[in-house]
Amino acid sequence: MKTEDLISQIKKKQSFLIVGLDTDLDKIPKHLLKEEDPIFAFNKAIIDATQDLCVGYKPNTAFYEAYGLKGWKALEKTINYINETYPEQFTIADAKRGDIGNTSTRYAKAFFEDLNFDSVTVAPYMGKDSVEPFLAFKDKHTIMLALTSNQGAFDFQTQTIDGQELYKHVLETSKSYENSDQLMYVVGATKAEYLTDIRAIIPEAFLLVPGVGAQGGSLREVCKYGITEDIGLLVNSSRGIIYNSQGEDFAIAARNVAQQMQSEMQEILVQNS
Ligand SMILES: O=c1ccn([C@@H]2O[C@H](COP(=O)(O)O)[C@@H](O)[C@H]2O)c(=O)[nH]1
Repeated sequence: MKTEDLISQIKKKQSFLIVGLDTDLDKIPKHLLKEEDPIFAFNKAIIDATQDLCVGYKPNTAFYEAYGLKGWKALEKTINYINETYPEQFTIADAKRGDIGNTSTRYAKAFFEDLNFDSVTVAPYMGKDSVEPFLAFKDKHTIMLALTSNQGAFDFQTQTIDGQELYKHVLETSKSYENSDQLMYVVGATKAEYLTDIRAIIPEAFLLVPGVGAQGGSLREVCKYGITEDIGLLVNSSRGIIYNSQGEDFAIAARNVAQQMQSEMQEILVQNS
């Protein structure tokens, strides 16, 4: 998907919500366990119930890999369902990959060609030659971890090297990568106060922002410091949306929370227009 198509979706739906599909068999409603593929049955119901309120879906691959072959099959069915039924949705494989170049190319092929995701999350730690193989894929997006939402982000990411925090080195350096216009960055909603500094380095790049909902980050604070003329934000919520009921009404319950988030986003977009 081209960035301009993503921006027009955001404007049309008045939403920059990404629904996280972190599907856990211990957390989904029990009545679904009798389905042939409970993971896909759950995802399909959540997608159908929320697709008009969000601009994308982010399955975290850990939740699928944990179930081996049947988990990977459910991931494949989920991405195929989204691409066939709601092709306007931006899809993110939250896989946090990155390796020597030769291996990164295989990861990129797996997510961009075989599964046909629009984007994949990538760890920056191995540097330029581990990230550029992802950027070689046209109209696909590589989402680099910059400043993550967890407490451990302070272990390395905010440490100062040559007078600058490591996450700032990541942002600055990545701008020189080939096809860097296809880069987006992960910044945790729990680190909203850092967004002014982040926007000084990457004023226009899209940010994937996890950490609202279950992790306690504030949508308003993220927007206050991070929003751009083209919005520039994709705010993800996973558990906060998908696990609101253990009953037959689980998809309606997910829709209700997604609707609240979309309404709040619409208010923010109107205020910023
Ligand atoms: O810094 C990061 C990077 C990725 N994540 C992932 O996003 C979702 C958040 O789930 P919630 O249930 O909304 O907390 C999950 O897949 C994480 O692995 C993140 O939280 N922070």
